[in-house]
Amino acid sequence: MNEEGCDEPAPVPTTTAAAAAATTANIHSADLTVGFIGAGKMAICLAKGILKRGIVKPDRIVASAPTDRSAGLFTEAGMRTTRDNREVVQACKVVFIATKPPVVKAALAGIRGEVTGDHLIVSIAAGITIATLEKALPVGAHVVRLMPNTACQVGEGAMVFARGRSTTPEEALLLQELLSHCGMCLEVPEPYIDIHTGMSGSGIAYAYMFAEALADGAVKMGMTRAVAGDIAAQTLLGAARMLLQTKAHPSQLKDDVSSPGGTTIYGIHELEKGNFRSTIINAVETATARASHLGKQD
Ligand SMILES: NC(=O)C1=CN([C@@H]2O[C@H](COP(=O)(O)OP(=O)(O)OC[C@H]3O[C@@H](n4cnc5c(N)ncnc54)[C@H](O)[C@@H]3O)[C@@H](O)[C@H]2O)C=CC1
Ligand SMILES: O=C(O)[C@@H]1CCC=N1
Repeated sequence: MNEEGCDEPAPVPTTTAAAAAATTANIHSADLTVGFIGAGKMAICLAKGILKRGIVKPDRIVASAPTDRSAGLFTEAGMRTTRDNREVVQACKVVFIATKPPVVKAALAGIRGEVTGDHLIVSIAAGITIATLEKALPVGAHVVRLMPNTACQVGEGAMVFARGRSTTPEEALLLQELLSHCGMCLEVPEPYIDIHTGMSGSGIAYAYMFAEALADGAVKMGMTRAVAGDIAAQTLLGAARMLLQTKAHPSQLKDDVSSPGGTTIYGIHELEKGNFRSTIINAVETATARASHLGKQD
Protein backbone atom coordinates (compact mmCIF):
# COMPACT_ATOMS: atom_id res chain seq x y z
CA MET A 1 0.00 0.00 0.00
CA ASN A 2 1.27 3.53 -0.71
CA GLU A 3 0.68 6.65 1.44
CA GLU A 4 -2.83 7.12 0.02
CA GLY A 5 -3.69 3.56 0.97
CA CYS A 6 -3.75 2.37 -2.66
CA ASP A 7 -2.18 -0.81 -3.93
CA GLU A 8 1.03 0.00 -5.78
CA PRO A 9 3.03 -2.47 -7.86
CA ALA A 10 6.44 -3.35 -6.46
CA PRO A 11 9.30 -1.31 -7.97
CA VAL A 12 11.43 -3.08 -10.54
CA PRO A 13 14.94 -4.02 -9.43
CA THR A 14 17.83 -1.88 -10.67
CA THR A 15 20.62 -3.18 -12.86
CA THR A 16 23.99 -4.13 -11.33
CA ALA A 17 27.45 -3.51 -12.81
CA ALA A 18 27.94 -7.28 -13.07
CA ALA A 19 24.74 -7.57 -15.10
CA ALA A 20 25.89 -4.79 -17.41
CA ALA A 21 29.27 -6.49 -17.96
CA ALA A 22 27.63 -9.84 -18.72
CA THR A 23 25.28 -8.15 -21.17
CA THR A 24 28.11 -6.40 -22.99
CA ALA A 25 29.74 -9.80 -23.51
CA ASN A 26 26.47 -11.32 -24.72
CA ILE A 27 25.49 -8.51 -27.06
CA HIS A 28 28.84 -8.52 -28.82
CA SER A 29 28.69 -12.26 -29.39
CA ALA A 30 28.75 -12.94 -33.12
CA ASP A 31 26.38 -15.82 -32.39
CA LEU A 32 23.44 -13.69 -31.30
CA THR A 33 20.39 -14.71 -33.30
CA VAL A 34 16.90 -13.18 -33.25
CA GLY A 35 13.63 -14.74 -34.36
CA PHE A 36 10.03 -13.67 -34.84
CA ILE A 37 7.03 -15.99 -34.59
CA GLY A 38 4.65 -13.94 -36.71
CA ALA A 39 5.96 -11.77 -39.53
CA GLY A 40 3.47 -8.92 -39.52
CA LYS A 41 3.48 -5.16 -39.03
CA MET A 42 4.96 -5.00 -35.53
CA ALA A 43 7.54 -7.73 -36.18
CA ILE A 44 9.00 -5.85 -39.16
CA CYS A 45 9.08 -2.57 -37.17
CA LEU A 46 11.14 -4.26 -34.42
CA ALA A 47 13.34 -6.19 -36.85
CA LYS A 48 14.26 -2.99 -38.70
CA GLY A 49 15.08 -1.25 -35.42
CA ILE A 50 17.25 -4.19 -34.32
CA LEU A 51 19.12 -4.09 -37.63
CA LYS A 52 19.80 -0.37 -37.14
CA ARG A 53 21.53 -1.19 -33.83
CA GLY A 54 24.02 -3.11 -35.99
CA ILE A 55 24.95 -5.92 -33.61
CA VAL A 56 22.78 -8.55 -35.28
CA LYS A 57 23.36 -9.10 -38.99
CA PRO A 58 20.32 -9.56 -41.26
CA ASP A 59 21.20 -13.21 -41.97
CA ARG A 60 20.94 -13.92 -38.22
CA ILE A 61 17.28 -12.85 -38.09
CA VAL A 62 14.50 -15.25 -39.10
CA ALA A 63 10.73 -14.77 -39.05
CA SER A 64 7.95 -17.34 -39.41
CA ALA A 65 4.34 -17.05 -40.57
CA PRO A 66 1.84 -19.50 -42.08
CA THR A 67 1.72 -17.48 -45.32
CA ASP A 68 4.33 -15.61 -47.38
CA ARG A 69 2.17 -12.46 -47.40
CA SER A 70 4.66 -10.19 -45.62
CA ALA A 71 7.80 -12.30 -46.19
CA GLY A 72 9.06 -9.81 -48.79
CA LEU A 73 9.49 -7.11 -46.16
CA PHE A 74 11.96 -9.37 -44.34
CA THR A 75 13.75 -10.89 -47.32
CA GLU A 76 14.33 -7.57 -49.08
CA ALA A 77 16.28 -6.46 -45.96
CA GLY A 78 18.36 -9.67 -46.07
CA MET A 79 16.48 -11.54 -43.32
CA ARG A 80 15.21 -15.10 -43.66
CA THR A 81 11.62 -16.35 -43.46
CA THR A 82 10.09 -19.77 -42.90
CA ARG A 83 6.65 -21.29 -42.44
CA ASP A 84 7.91 -23.45 -39.56
CA ASN A 85 7.74 -21.76 -36.12
CA ARG A 86 9.91 -24.48 -34.58
CA GLU A 87 12.73 -23.66 -36.99
CA VAL A 88 12.80 -20.12 -35.55
CA VAL A 89 13.21 -21.43 -32.00
CA GLN A 90 15.85 -23.97 -33.07
CA ALA A 91 17.86 -21.22 -34.81
CA CYS A 92 17.48 -18.25 -32.43
CA LYS A 93 18.36 -17.26 -28.88
CA VAL A 94 15.95 -14.32 -28.63
CA VAL A 95 12.47 -15.15 -29.96
CA PHE A 96 9.72 -12.54 -30.26
CA ILE A 97 6.14 -13.82 -30.17
CA ALA A 98 4.46 -11.46 -32.63
CA THR A 99 1.18 -13.13 -33.58
CA LYS A 100 -2.24 -11.66 -32.78
CA PRO A 101 -3.24 -12.37 -29.16
CA PRO A 102 -5.82 -15.14 -29.87
CA VAL A 103 -3.15 -17.13 -31.75
CA VAL A 104 -0.46 -16.92 -29.04
CA LYS A 105 -1.44 -20.01 -27.05
CA ALA A 106 -1.54 -22.25 -30.12
CA ALA A 107 1.76 -20.83 -31.38
CA LEU A 108 3.40 -21.47 -27.98
CA ALA A 109 2.01 -25.01 -27.86
CA GLY A 110 3.68 -25.62 -31.22
CA ILE A 111 7.14 -24.44 -30.08
CA ARG A 112 7.02 -25.64 -26.45
CA GLY A 113 9.13 -28.72 -27.19
CA GLU A 114 11.94 -26.60 -28.65
CA VAL A 115 12.21 -23.99 -25.87
CA THR A 116 15.17 -24.38 -23.48
CA GLY A 117 16.69 -22.34 -20.65
CA ASP A 118 19.00 -20.69 -23.23
CA HIS A 119 16.12 -18.95 -25.00
CA LEU A 120 14.69 -15.54 -24.20
CA ILE A 121 11.04 -15.54 -25.25
CA VAL A 122 9.66 -12.01 -25.69
CA SER A 123 5.91 -11.68 -26.25
CA ILE A 124 4.53 -8.43 -27.67
CA ALA A 125 0.92 -9.66 -27.74
CA ALA A 126 -1.57 -7.21 -26.24
CA GLY A 127 -3.06 -8.45 -22.98
CA ILE A 128 -1.25 -11.80 -22.84
CA THR A 129 0.16 -12.03 -19.31
CA ILE A 130 3.46 -13.42 -18.07
CA ALA A 131 1.49 -16.08 -16.17
CA THR A 132 -0.13 -17.24 -19.45
CA LEU A 133 3.22 -17.29 -21.23
CA GLU A 134 4.95 -19.22 -18.43
CA LYS A 135 2.09 -21.73 -18.23
CA ALA A 136 2.31 -22.41 -21.96
CA LEU A 137 6.10 -22.92 -21.95
CA PRO A 138 8.38 -25.39 -20.10
CA VAL A 139 8.97 -24.69 -16.39
CA GLY A 140 11.81 -22.19 -15.95
CA ALA A 141 11.49 -20.69 -19.45
CA HIS A 142 12.93 -17.18 -19.65
CA VAL A 143 10.03 -14.94 -20.58
CA VAL A 144 9.58 -11.20 -21.14
CA ARG A 145 6.34 -9.37 -21.83
CA LEU A 146 7.02 -6.31 -24.00
CA MET A 147 4.65 -3.68 -25.37
CA PRO A 148 6.07 -1.58 -28.24
CA ASN A 149 4.43 0.80 -30.67
CA THR A 150 4.88 1.22 -34.41
CA ALA A 151 7.21 4.24 -34.03
CA CYS A 152 9.96 1.69 -33.24
CA GLN A 153 10.37 1.62 -37.02
CA VAL A 154 11.76 5.18 -36.95
CA GLY A 155 13.63 4.86 -33.66
CA GLU A 156 11.02 6.79 -31.66
CA GLY A 157 9.04 3.94 -30.15
CA ALA A 158 7.79 3.91 -26.58
CA MET A 159 8.27 0.45 -25.07
CA VAL A 160 7.76 -1.05 -21.63
CA PHE A 161 8.49 -4.57 -20.49
CA ALA A 162 8.26 -6.86 -17.48
CA ARG A 163 10.32 -9.94 -16.73
CA GLY A 164 9.08 -13.42 -15.97
CA ARG A 165 10.15 -15.35 -12.87
CA SER A 166 13.25 -16.93 -14.44
CA THR A 167 14.39 -13.99 -16.54
CA THR A 168 17.57 -12.34 -15.31
CA PRO A 169 18.61 -8.66 -15.17
CA GLU A 170 21.31 -9.55 -17.73
CA GLU A 171 18.63 -10.73 -20.15
CA ALA A 172 16.64 -7.55 -19.55
CA LEU A 173 19.74 -5.52 -20.44
CA LEU A 174 20.35 -7.66 -23.51
CA LEU A 175 16.81 -6.89 -24.68
CA GLN A 176 17.23 -3.16 -23.98
CA GLU A 177 20.50 -3.16 -25.93
CA LEU A 178 18.92 -5.02 -28.85
CA LEU A 179 16.05 -2.50 -28.95
CA SER A 180 18.14 0.59 -28.24
CA HIS A 181 17.62 1.93 -31.78
CA CYS A 182 13.86 1.36 -31.58
CA GLY A 183 13.18 4.03 -28.96
CA MET A 184 12.77 4.26 -25.19
CA CYS A 185 12.40 0.94 -23.39
CA LEU A 186 11.60 0.88 -19.68
CA GLU A 187 11.25 -2.01 -17.27
CA VAL A 188 7.99 -1.62 -15.36
CA PRO A 189 5.75 -3.63 -13.04
CA GLU A 190 3.55 -5.92 -15.17
CA PRO A 191 0.24 -4.12 -14.38
CA TYR A 192 1.57 -1.07 -16.22
CA ILE A 193 1.73 -2.97 -19.50
CA ASP A 194 -2.01 -2.98 -20.24
CA ILE A 195 -2.05 0.73 -19.33
CA HIS A 196 0.85 1.42 -21.69
CA THR A 197 -1.03 -0.51 -24.38
CA GLY A 198 -4.05 1.81 -23.99
CA MET A 199 -1.92 4.95 -23.75
CA SER A 200 0.89 4.36 -26.25
CA GLY A 201 0.66 1.04 -28.13
CA SER A 202 -2.81 2.14 -29.22
CA GLY A 203 -2.34 5.81 -28.30
CA ILE A 204 -0.08 6.51 -31.24
CA ALA A 205 -3.22 6.05 -33.37
CA TYR A 206 -4.98 8.78 -31.36
CA ALA A 207 -2.02 11.06 -32.12
CA TYR A 208 -2.41 10.30 -35.84
CA MET A 209 -6.10 11.17 -35.58
CA PHE A 210 -5.19 14.46 -33.92
CA ALA A 211 -2.70 15.22 -36.71
CA GLU A 212 -5.31 14.36 -39.34
CA ALA A 213 -7.89 16.58 -37.67
CA LEU A 214 -5.46 19.52 -37.42
CA ALA A 215 -4.73 19.19 -41.12
CA ASP A 216 -8.44 18.88 -41.94
CA GLY A 217 -9.03 22.15 -40.10
CA ALA A 218 -6.28 23.85 -42.08
CA VAL A 219 -7.62 22.45 -45.37
CA LYS A 220 -11.05 23.79 -44.43
CA MET A 221 -9.44 27.21 -43.96
CA GLY A 222 -7.86 26.99 -47.47
CA MET A 223 -4.40 25.43 -47.01
CA THR A 224 -3.32 22.62 -49.35
CA ARG A 225 -3.39 19.08 -47.93
CA ALA A 226 0.33 18.55 -48.49
CA VAL A 227 1.40 21.68 -46.62
CA ALA A 228 -1.17 21.11 -43.87
CA GLY A 229 -0.06 17.48 -43.35
CA ASP A 230 3.60 18.43 -42.90
CA ILE A 231 2.79 21.30 -40.53
CA ALA A 232 0.49 19.07 -38.45
CA ALA A 233 3.26 16.45 -38.10
CA GLN A 234 5.90 19.06 -37.22
CA THR A 235 3.54 20.58 -34.64
CA LEU A 236 3.20 17.22 -32.87
CA LEU A 237 6.95 16.63 -33.08
CA GLY A 238 7.68 20.09 -31.64
CA ALA A 239 5.21 19.58 -28.79
CA ALA A 240 6.75 16.19 -27.95
CA ARG A 241 10.31 17.61 -27.96
CA MET A 242 9.23 20.51 -25.75
CA LEU A 243 7.70 18.11 -23.23
CA LEU A 244 10.72 15.80 -23.19
CA GLN A 245 13.42 18.49 -23.18
CA THR A 246 11.90 21.10 -20.85
CA LYS A 247 10.27 18.53 -18.51
CA ALA A 248 7.63 21.21 -17.99
CA HIS A 249 4.06 20.19 -17.15
CA PRO A 250 1.85 20.12 -20.28
CA SER A 251 -0.50 22.66 -18.68
CA GLN A 252 2.42 25.10 -18.22
CA LEU A 253 3.42 24.78 -21.88
CA LYS A 254 -0.22 25.19 -22.87
CA ASP A 255 -0.53 28.33 -20.73
CA ASP A 256 2.63 29.77 -22.34
CA VAL A 257 0.84 29.61 -25.70
CA SER A 258 -2.45 31.09 -24.49
CA SER A 259 -2.40 34.92 -24.53
CA PRO A 260 -5.21 36.68 -22.66
CA GLY A 261 -7.97 37.25 -25.20
CA GLY A 262 -5.73 35.69 -27.87
CA THR A 263 -6.31 33.00 -30.48
CA THR A 264 -5.29 29.91 -28.51
CA ILE A 265 -7.76 30.26 -25.66
CA TYR A 266 -10.59 30.56 -28.24
CA GLY A 267 -9.43 27.29 -29.81
CA ILE A 268 -9.04 25.60 -26.42
CA HIS A 269 -12.59 26.60 -25.48
CA GLU A 270 -13.88 24.80 -28.59
CA LEU A 271 -11.88 21.67 -27.66
CA GLU A 272 -13.33 21.72 -24.15
CA LYS A 273 -16.88 22.04 -25.54
CA GLY A 274 -16.12 18.76 -27.35
CA ASN A 275 -14.85 17.12 -24.13
CA PHE A 276 -11.38 16.84 -25.68
CA ARG A 277 -9.41 15.74 -22.60
CA SER A 278 -12.21 13.65 -21.16
CA THR A 279 -12.58 11.83 -24.48
CA ILE A 280 -8.87 10.98 -24.54
CA ILE A 281 -8.94 9.79 -20.92
CA ASN A 282 -11.90 7.58 -21.84
CA ALA A 283 -10.03 6.20 -24.86
CA VAL A 284 -7.02 5.21 -22.72
CA GLU A 285 -9.31 3.65 -20.10
CA THR A 286 -11.30 1.66 -22.67
CA ALA A 287 -8.24 0.46 -24.58
CA THR A 288 -6.55 -0.58 -21.31
CA ALA A 289 -9.64 -2.58 -20.34
CA ARG A 290 -9.69 -4.13 -23.81
CA ALA A 291 -6.05 -5.23 -23.44
CA SER A 292 -6.87 -6.86 -20.14
CA HIS A 293 -9.92 -8.55 -21.72
CA LEU A 294 -7.82 -9.89 -24.64
CA GLY A 295 -5.54 -11.53 -22.08
CA LYS A 296 -8.45 -13.33 -20.46
CA GLN A 297 -9.88 -14.82 -23.66
CA ASP A 298 -9.21 -18.47 -24.38
N1 LIG B 1 0.36 -3.24 -34.71
C1 LIG B 1 0.68 -2.56 -33.60
O1 LIG B 1 0.67 -1.32 -33.57
C2 LIG B 1 1.07 -3.31 -32.35
C3 LIG B 1 0.87 -4.65 -32.24
N2 LIG B 1 1.22 -5.29 -31.08
C4 LIG B 1 1.00 -6.70 -30.94
O2 LIG B 1 1.78 -7.34 -31.95
C5 LIG B 1 1.16 -8.56 -32.34
C6 LIG B 1 1.13 -8.61 -33.86
O3 LIG B 1 0.34 -7.54 -34.30
P1 LIG B 1 0.49 -7.01 -35.80
O4 LIG B 1 1.91 -7.08 -36.21
O5 LIG B 1 -0.22 -5.72 -35.84
O6 LIG B 1 -0.37 -8.12 -36.57
P2 LIG B 1 -0.18 -8.69 -38.06
O7 LIG B 1 -1.49 -9.29 -38.43
O8 LIG B 1 0.40 -7.64 -38.94
O9 LIG B 1 0.90 -9.86 -37.87
C7 LIG B 1 0.59 -11.11 -37.32
C8 LIG B 1 1.50 -12.12 -37.98
O10 LIG B 1 1.31 -13.39 -37.36
C9 LIG B 1 1.25 -14.38 -38.39
N3 LIG B 1 0.62 -15.59 -37.84
C10 LIG B 1 -0.69 -15.90 -37.73
N4 LIG B 1 -0.82 -17.13 -37.17
C11 LIG B 1 0.43 -17.58 -36.88
C12 LIG B 1 0.97 -18.75 -36.31
N5 LIG B 1 0.17 -19.74 -35.85
N6 LIG B 1 2.30 -18.87 -36.20
C13 LIG B 1 3.13 -17.89 -36.64
N7 LIG B 1 2.68 -16.75 -37.20
C14 LIG B 1 1.35 -16.58 -37.31
C15 LIG B 1 0.52 -13.69 -39.50
O11 LIG B 1 0.68 -14.37 -40.73
C16 LIG B 1 1.22 -12.35 -39.46
O12 LIG B 1 2.45 -12.39 -40.15
C17 LIG B 1 -0.22 -8.58 -31.70
O13 LIG B 1 -0.24 -9.49 -30.64
C18 LIG B 1 -0.42 -7.16 -31.18
O14 LIG B 1 -1.17 -7.13 -30.00
C19 LIG B 1 1.83 -4.64 -30.03
C20 LIG B 1 2.05 -3.31 -30.12
C21 LIG B 1 1.66 -2.50 -31.26
O1 LIG C 1 -4.80 -2.71 -31.60
C1 LIG C 1 -4.12 -3.61 -31.11
O2 LIG C 1 -4.67 -4.61 -30.59
C2 LIG C 1 -2.61 -3.53 -31.08
C3 LIG C 1 -2.09 -3.57 -29.68
C4 LIG C 1 -1.49 -2.22 -29.43
C5 LIG C 1 -1.58 -1.55 -30.70
N1 LIG C 1 -2.17 -2.28 -31.61
